[in-house]
Amino acid sequence: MKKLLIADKLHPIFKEEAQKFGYHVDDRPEITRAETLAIIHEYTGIAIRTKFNIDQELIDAATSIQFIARAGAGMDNINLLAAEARNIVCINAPEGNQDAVGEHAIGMLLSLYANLRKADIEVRDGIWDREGNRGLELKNKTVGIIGFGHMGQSFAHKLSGFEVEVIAYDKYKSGFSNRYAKEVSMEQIVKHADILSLHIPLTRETQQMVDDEYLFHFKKPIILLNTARGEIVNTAALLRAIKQGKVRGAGLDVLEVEKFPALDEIEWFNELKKSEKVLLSPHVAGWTVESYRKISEVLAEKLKLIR
Ligand SMILES: NC(=O)C1=CN([C@@H]2O[C@H](COP(=O)(O)OP(=O)(O)OC[C@H]3O[C@@H](n4cnc5c(N)ncnc54)[C@H](O)[C@@H]3O)[C@@H](O)[C@H]2O)C=CC1
Ligand SMILES: O=C(O)C(=O)COP(=O)(O)O
Repeated sequence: MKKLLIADKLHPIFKEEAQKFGYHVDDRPEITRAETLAIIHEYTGIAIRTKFNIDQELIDAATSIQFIARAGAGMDNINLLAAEARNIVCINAPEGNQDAVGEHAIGMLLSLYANLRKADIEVRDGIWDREGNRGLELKNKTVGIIGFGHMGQSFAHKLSGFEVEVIAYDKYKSGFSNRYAKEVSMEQIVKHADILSLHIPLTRETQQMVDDEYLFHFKKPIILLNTARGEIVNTAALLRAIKQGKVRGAGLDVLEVEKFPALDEIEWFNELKKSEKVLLSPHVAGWTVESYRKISEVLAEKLKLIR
């Protein structure tokens, strides 16, 4: 019997579709890693989001597994090399949350340009400071996108009504200029960007990529948007760049550490909280009412193909 373990919160449509393909499905969104480790040998496949890592130990224990289904985009919590060595098929569903991420990045950018967080707090506190909350317009600004995959392209597309110049750099892709973005070198991004938006995966190469040195070279004070992965940005370096005026503001949907109470103990987090120039959200850029269902639909379509 083909058995599928759903080890995270997925829309019920995924279970329904998998059953139609002949799977016996155990939907256990609350299951822990330790519990999964103990029973994973019974399963043909596992579906997960980012609750825990599918690491070498889990893959070794998964003696009957044929596929890993990632209900979302980022595969950094899966040991892809270990999976490949066992011929385990890995599928993901970035088409399900790319609209959500593109819109979230737009929302963060507009909020930062219009000082909305600060202005809202002030008005509630009885402060009517029009001059101190004078905003910036997106029109005629240059938006630099790093990584032109599903998320980068979605953001570029969503920007198309704002009369901005969109330039994009992708280290592993070329020939991708289109009506929404112009392909450029990293040097061009550094020279021209007013806004820098990260849409790359977390890899050994991109971990801590945005550090003091990276931020130093930008010619204009930038807005940094990170809806990719927290570990790509060195937050202490970002805070220093904000203090030096190299970074005008930052919209961070993801953080280097994403769990309370661990976050409260970290010095950079306490500084981040105090900064008026930073806008935070709890890793929800790709998590909307719509994407919740779309991700599962896309994943089920891909599951059908690997039957
Ligand atoms: N905050 C959230 O809720 C969400 C976050 N994400 C994050 O966004 C990331 C990107 O997702 P997708 O666009 O679907 O991935 P993708 O694989 O479609 O595109 C990523 C692009 O980045 C490029 N790239 C890789 N390393 C690079 C480097 N060092 N410099 C420049 N370009 C590089 C690749 O060539 C690729 O074209 C995911 O890995 C995930 O971590 C994705 C969805 C939701
Ligand atoms: O799709 C992604 O890469 C995401 O970051 C979404 O995260 P999640 O699956 O909701 O924990």
